[in-house]
Amino acid sequence: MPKRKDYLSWDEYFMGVAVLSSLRSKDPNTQVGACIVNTDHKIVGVGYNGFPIGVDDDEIPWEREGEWLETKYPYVCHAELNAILNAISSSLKGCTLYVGLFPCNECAKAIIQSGIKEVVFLSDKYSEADNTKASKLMFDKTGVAYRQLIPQHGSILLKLS
Ligand SMILES: Nc1ccn([C@H]2C[C@H](O)[C@@H](COP(=O)(O)O)O2)c(=O)n1
Ligand SMILES: [Zn+2]
Repeated sequence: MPKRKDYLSWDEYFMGVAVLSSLRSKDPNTQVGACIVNTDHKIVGVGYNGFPIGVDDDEIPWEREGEWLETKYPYVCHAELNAILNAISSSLKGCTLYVGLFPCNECAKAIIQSGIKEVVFLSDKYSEADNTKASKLMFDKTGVAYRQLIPQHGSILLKLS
């Protein structure tokens, strides 16, 4: 029998894991997932955007606007940072990060400091924001490569039963 031709590429597989992880997010507006992969194509960390452990999801609002302290922004831990903090490996040197949305400047700093060498993203919907511009400047200066994934498969069906 000939082998399957329609199998997922590595890029789609790891981005698929990032997108699946994003489904755990309770953010009503933007759900982001991230997946860190080492040079042996092994997943070493995953994460999604959510409040820190112990911060009650039901007490903090998911608002985008209003008094800063009453929005989600000061509290939410981004997918990339969670993936780094959740990593099973003590070193992320040379790893690739797959993420649904281009990293903000705070996550960019953590990505650089952890030794991740490549960022593969799906959406760059905040490309005009200063924090995205700062991320790109830092990645350019530190040699962290970044590229947008244009998937071959627009959707992946997961049958759970
Ligand atoms: N690269 C990113 C960018 C954003 N996030 C999180 C932070 C928020 O929970 C949400 C963005 O919310 P919005 O301003 O679009 O309502 O996504 C992230 O995890 N990683
Ligand atoms: Zn971030």
